[in-house]
Amino acid sequence: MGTREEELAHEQRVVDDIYAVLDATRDHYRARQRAVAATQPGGSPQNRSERDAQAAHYGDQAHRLDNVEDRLVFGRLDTADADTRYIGRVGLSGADHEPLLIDWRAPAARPFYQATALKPAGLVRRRHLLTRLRRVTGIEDEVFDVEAASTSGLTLQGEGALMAALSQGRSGRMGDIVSTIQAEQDEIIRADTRGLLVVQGGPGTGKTAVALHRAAYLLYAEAERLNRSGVLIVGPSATFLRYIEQVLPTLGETGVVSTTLGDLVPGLRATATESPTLAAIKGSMRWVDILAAATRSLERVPKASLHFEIDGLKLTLQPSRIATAIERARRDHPTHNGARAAFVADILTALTTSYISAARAQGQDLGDADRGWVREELRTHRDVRREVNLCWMPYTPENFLRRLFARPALLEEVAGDLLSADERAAIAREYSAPLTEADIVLIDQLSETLGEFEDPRALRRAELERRQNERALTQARDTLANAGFEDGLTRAADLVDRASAPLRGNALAERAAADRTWTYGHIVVDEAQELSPLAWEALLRRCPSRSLTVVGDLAQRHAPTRADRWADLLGPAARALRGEAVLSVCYRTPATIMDAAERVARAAGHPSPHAPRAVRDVADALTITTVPDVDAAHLRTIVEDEIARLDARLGSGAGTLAVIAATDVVADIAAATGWATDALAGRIGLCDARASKGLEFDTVVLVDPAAIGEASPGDLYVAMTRPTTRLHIVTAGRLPAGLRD
Ligand SMILES: Nc1ncnc2c1ncn2[C@@H]1O[C@H](COP(=O)(O)OP(=O)(O)OP(=O)(O)O)[C@@H](O)[C@H]1O
Repeated sequence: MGTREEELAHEQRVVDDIYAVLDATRDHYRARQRAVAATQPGGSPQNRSERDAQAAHYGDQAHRLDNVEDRLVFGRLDTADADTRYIGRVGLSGADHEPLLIDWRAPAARPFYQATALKPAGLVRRRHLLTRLRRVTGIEDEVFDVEAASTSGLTLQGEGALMAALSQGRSGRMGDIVSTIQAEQDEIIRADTRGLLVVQGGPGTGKTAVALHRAAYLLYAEAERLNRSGVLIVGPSATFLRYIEQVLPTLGETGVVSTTLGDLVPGLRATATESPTLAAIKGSMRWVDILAAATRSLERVPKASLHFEIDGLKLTLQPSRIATAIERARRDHPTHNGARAAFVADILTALTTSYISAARAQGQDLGDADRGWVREELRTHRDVRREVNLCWMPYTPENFLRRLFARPALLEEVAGDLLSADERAAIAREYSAPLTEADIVLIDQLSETLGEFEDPRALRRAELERRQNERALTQARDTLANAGFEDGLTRAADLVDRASAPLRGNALAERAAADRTWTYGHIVVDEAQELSPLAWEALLRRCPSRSLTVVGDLAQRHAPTRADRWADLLGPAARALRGEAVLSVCYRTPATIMDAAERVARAAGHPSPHAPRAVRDVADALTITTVPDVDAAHLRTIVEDEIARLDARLGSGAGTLAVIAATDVVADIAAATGWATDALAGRIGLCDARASKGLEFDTVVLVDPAAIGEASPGDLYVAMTRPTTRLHIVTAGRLPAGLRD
């Protein structure tokens, strides 16, 4: 081994070579993109759209490589048999196809994350390469020597690189951890995908990071399956999704749909919140039956015969004939709206027959040849339409749910024996009330029995579009087979996917996100402790393969009732549960703050199931300030003081601070101080504990924690564990138990 300078110079040469290959590969894609775009594929719009699809595909590939530019190479492994491998964000090969850089997800990269002194996995050395732009700025070596290995204490991989990453200021956007993934995290990232895996981890143990890296890993390891079906990531809030949106692209992956439960149904959005009690009532599995019954209530057999007078003819429709039509329509079509056309057709057949025999009885000469116009006349007749609607009312799922909640008598009729009077009273509200997350999940469930409702013209348009798409697909396939563009770097399927989808961003993700009935190959759920049984049902519908990674923390649950076991929280998804893993180390929160949060949680009777061990502590991590009044003036002074500390530690303008307060005072504080109520909007953000879920900040100013804890011990635990460096508690004297001394 040479001197440090020599080693650095050597690694710089290797890294330069790898970047040269990255550049060349990217140039190759761009050249292909230009070549395709310059071809003249005949005049038809379809040909043009295929050409554009191919060009866009090459553009995507090049863009994918743009995204991995930063810290492209971060590791090196030296094996006992004198082999050397470099580990990085993507796999790259030299001119003779020899591997230059191994994708972090490849099996050959695994020892980088798993090797320990006791189990070196064939390695003699693991090296972390620290880089800035394209320069190697440092190296950190772990030399494996089984003789000297000790079994005691916490072992961290690449401790120097890890600690350097953890002590950096926060930008309000999560970064990837690909160069410092720890062994217990790696186990989960690469775990088997069959069934549902729950990952329980205290605050800051890397659950979100692990979930995202697992998504990237699966897109690589099960590319064939997942590139066609996609991966869905479910997070707690739109702010959280913004917080994590950069992680997968920096790992070279974009084909992932991320959503909150409030955005699960395309075209609708939850804008209101409600109490955990009400959310729990609305999230019960009882709604599966209630909504099925409610849907059936829209299909009514009249008590007496229906009489029509049309063109001077008296027509009658017996209740039994209507009942038969309802039965037949139900039998052949799974949803109410979907079955309506069949019901109407059947009724029109019955009425047409009745019309023709009434006309004949009057001596008119009508036969089978006349059935067409008679039917059409009946279809458009006002009285017929009215009666048909009364028997089979079409509704959008949203409007029907609104109606159900705005009409106590209707709710009692369909749910009287499944919901108590108190529960029904709690649900009742105005028709136009804004929707909550639980409402969206109910609408999603209702869509299953009620079905999509579209007017016939829209349906005809959709059918036309479908046929056109099908034609485009076939042509794309043929063109591909004949064109010379297909090579080892392009998969036909990708191009076909592109050709059949709206051509912007990642085709598959866009198509999936717009389709309520899309089924995904894998689903990742973050903050999973918050989901209701009905929400699990909605996710299971989207994942027939039952391949799910579910991460969360029982101790961070918003609902004030304690939950001790994941199996109790997963509702219908518990049946798919195949394994539980635990993350035990907190990377975010300093030990002093973590201890205080645990004390408060224990005192409230909500201890965490596996209190994590914090890997770091910092001086002066926790301050409690008592003020006569928690008013804007005091808060401003404290925040200014904390911002000055951040400037001193990280440099002017760097780092982030959140003011976290009880939900009902956030608006007042915002009005008095002018702070943005978006936790990620700028350097200072103001939010309640729930909105801070999953996020982290350098500094947190926590306002009146007792008030937060009284409403929800889980929320207070969340709020206390957000900072990476400092927690400043502000109180007018009242403190939650566990903090008083
Ligand atoms: N192996 C690692 N290397 C570097 N940083 C890490 C590692 N694991 C976690 N971190 C960092 O620790 C912080 C906490 O991670 P993350 O947000 O994923 O934790 P979490 O368990 O989801 O937290 P919470 O439940 O409190 O929201 C993040 O800044 C993350 O980047």
